[in-house]
Amino acid sequence: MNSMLRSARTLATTASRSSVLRRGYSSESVPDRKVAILGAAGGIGQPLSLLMKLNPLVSNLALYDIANTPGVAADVSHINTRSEVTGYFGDDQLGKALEGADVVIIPAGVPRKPGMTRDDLFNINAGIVKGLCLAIAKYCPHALVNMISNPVNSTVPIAAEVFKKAGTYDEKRLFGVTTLDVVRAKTFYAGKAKVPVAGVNVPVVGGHAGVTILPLFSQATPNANVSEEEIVALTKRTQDGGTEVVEAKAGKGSATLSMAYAGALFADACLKGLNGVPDVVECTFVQSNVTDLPFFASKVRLGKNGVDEVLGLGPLSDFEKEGLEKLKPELLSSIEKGVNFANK
Ligand SMILES: NC(=O)C1=CN([C@@H]2O[C@H](COP(=O)(O)OP(=O)(O)OC[C@H]3O[C@@H](n4cnc5c(N)ncnc54)[C@H](O)[C@@H]3O)[C@@H](O)[C@H]2O)C=CC1
Ligand SMILES: O=C([O-])CC(=O)C(=O)O
Repeated sequence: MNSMLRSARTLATTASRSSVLRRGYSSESVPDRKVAILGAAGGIGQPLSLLMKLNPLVSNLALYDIANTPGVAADVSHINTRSEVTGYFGDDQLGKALEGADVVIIPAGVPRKPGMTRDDLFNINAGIVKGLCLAIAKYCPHALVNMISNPVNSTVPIAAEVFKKAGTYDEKRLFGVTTLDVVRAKTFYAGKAKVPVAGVNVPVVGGHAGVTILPLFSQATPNANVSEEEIVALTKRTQDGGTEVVEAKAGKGSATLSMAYAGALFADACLKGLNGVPDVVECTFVQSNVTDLPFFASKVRLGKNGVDEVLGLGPLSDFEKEGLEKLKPELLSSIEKGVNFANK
């Protein structure tokens, strides 16, 4: 009898919890989480703000930019989902935007125009990222930082150095967002392999620029009959995915909508990890021992403190082994450029 009562009570609690969840309100099983987006009024920032407003794991959404955030925040705040939205605007309000943040997403900075490499953005974006990371070290030193601003291969090392100097660096909490490379690899592979894209998985390792982006199609699932020639073409298309969009936009910026989608996926994975959901694995650019490079993107298991485990590369094809050796000098030099900038 007692056990029946207990199971009835459990069922009732589960039912009421799931109806609470359906309504999108906070509950015991969904802790309060603050997410701050820096650069929230930009091409990525706006759709990313929308997608994070739709995420039921977020209770407080702080939208920060140096311009136009009041309008974006007012607009997004009318959506009837769980999170409270606040807009912050200009240097004076950056501290308030960051205070108490669990996850900080950074899409602040200039995008490419046709003919430019991501590294051409370094001179402007390095300074922007450095300033924002100084503020993160001061106002929310324990937040997980999702770095979107390019060149990611350098901005992540810049952030690490800023945090080290401030005495707040925790390598488990700093991530370069490379999810868009995975999103592209999945889409392009599904198209070639003629399999439903929803079930496709492709790890993408290395970094986030040109040849440093190394999709591992030999590990793609489901396994499909894709020729060597097609793998070479798929690899090149994934590496040049950003440039494909930059050229199509013809001077009006780079990927924003697909990046917002990818950024929202990665932030959601970080929140799930923080909340203790098991087996959350995403590719991301982190401090790493997987190769001899100090930072490297590979599969990472996310947990309650950020990085739980940096996973190895798995077996590589000869073509991928060659790609790995080829990317190392460029990736190392971008990492060093970031480190030197932060320390000068
Ligand atoms: N990691 C990735 O896969 C990708 C990265 N990106 C990068 O994301 C960055 C942003 O791209 P978009 O949104 O298209 O550019 P955008 O120019 O449309 O927006 C950037 C926003 O940053 C803001 N901003 C500038 N300085 C700031 C500061 N100090 N604090 C806060 N906000 C500041 C601007 O006011 C603007 O609203 C670029 O560096 C781009 O290369 C773009 C696509 C993919
Ligand atoms: O290509 C760019 O400049 C933006 C970016 O990082 C991407 O779309 O992957």
